[in-house]
Amino acid sequence: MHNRVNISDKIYWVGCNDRRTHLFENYWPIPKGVAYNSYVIVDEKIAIVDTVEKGAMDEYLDNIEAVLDGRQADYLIVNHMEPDHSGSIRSLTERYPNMQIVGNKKTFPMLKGFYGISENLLEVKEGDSIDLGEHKLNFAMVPMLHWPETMVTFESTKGILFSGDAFGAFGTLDGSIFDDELDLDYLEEEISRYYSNIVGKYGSPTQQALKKLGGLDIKMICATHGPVWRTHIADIIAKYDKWSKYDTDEGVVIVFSSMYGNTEKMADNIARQLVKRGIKKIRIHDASKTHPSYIINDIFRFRGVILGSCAYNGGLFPAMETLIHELQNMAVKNHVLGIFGSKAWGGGGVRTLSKFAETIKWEVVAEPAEALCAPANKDYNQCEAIAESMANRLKELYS
Ligand SMILES: Cc1cc2nc3c(=O)[nH]c(=O)nc-3n(C[C@H](O)[C@H](O)[C@H](O)COP(=O)(O)O)c2cc1C
Repeated sequence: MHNRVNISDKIYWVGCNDRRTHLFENYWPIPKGVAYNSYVIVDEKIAIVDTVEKGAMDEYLDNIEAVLDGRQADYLIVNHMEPDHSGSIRSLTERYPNMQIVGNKKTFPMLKGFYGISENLLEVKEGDSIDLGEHKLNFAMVPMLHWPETMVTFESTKGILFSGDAFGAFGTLDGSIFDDELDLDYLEEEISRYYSNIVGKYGSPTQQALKKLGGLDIKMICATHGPVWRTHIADIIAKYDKWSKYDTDEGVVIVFSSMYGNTEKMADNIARQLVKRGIKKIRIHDASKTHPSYIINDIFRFRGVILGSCAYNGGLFPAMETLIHELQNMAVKNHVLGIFGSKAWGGGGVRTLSKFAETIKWEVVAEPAEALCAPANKDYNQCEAIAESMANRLKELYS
């Protein structure tokens, strides 16, 4: 018999797990996969909330059929138009031709643009609601969380928030659906990596959305990825609040780009000096080896950042260039920075990192350390000075 997954008496999870895709959005590695969550509310009227990526569509349509049991869907609520959630809309409209598509005024141009759909639309505005019978759906706009058309749907009789991508996570649902059924420690990094990389640029819209949702009595959060939150709701909301305020912990992320090991030696030296000064949480990443999404995730976690690059064709090494480009694009805020590197003639690495510091407006704790070829004693002394200033600054900020 087909698995029907209840999340409440008459509300079902009809999502799919994707363990095949290597790169989410063709960029972010997802070693633990990802789930596309969609939900069906079976009442006098039937509403489907969001859909799934088109690669998962066959399984998805079967899941819906199993729940609908021959009935037709009346509404499709489109909280978010990104194709990993809107990819099955056209197939649903073909299967349920009378179904009305519920969205806001920014939803429908995208619906037409992506899928050529412009009929059977029902526009909702902030505060509008739809009665399904027993259940009542209320709509709130949360623009730029993380697209312009994003909205959330609150089912007010059960206190269920259908939150779109907000509170989502990478990682498949391996038999479990609810947060208290699964190993949250195993998923922890995938939850924060999802926030930092997908939502992270939109700290201020996230803050506004949290304020707006603050008054609701939320008993369950059904996001479009990751677990259904019912036990750790306060926890995940507190995390979103912290992350979207760029509030970080005491610790230092050292990222280096090095071809022949000179810059890397400086990274190790700085780390040792930090430890000697009582900094325990240190993460060293080689920008060539570790995908930026993991590095950015650590940068969202820790206040201190120390970046080092060899000089490369008059500028930065490409892997470091990519990282700082992403940090600038996301406008990550509120860090203290150290800079180091190595050159063999006119340099370029340290110089570009210093420009980056000005653009992103992070506080630089000390003069950069820049070795000419292999680091000499004076360069290690400067590495020590960076570590000393960084440790002092962190102690000041966290004492
Ligand atoms: C392809 C290539 C391009 C380089 N471009 C520059 C440059 O523009 N300016 C400079 O001072 N050194 C340049 N260098 C020299 C390296 O930056 C220098 O050897 C440095 O010590 C390498 O550090 P690493 O051992 O951490 O890789 C270049 C080296 C290579 C291999």
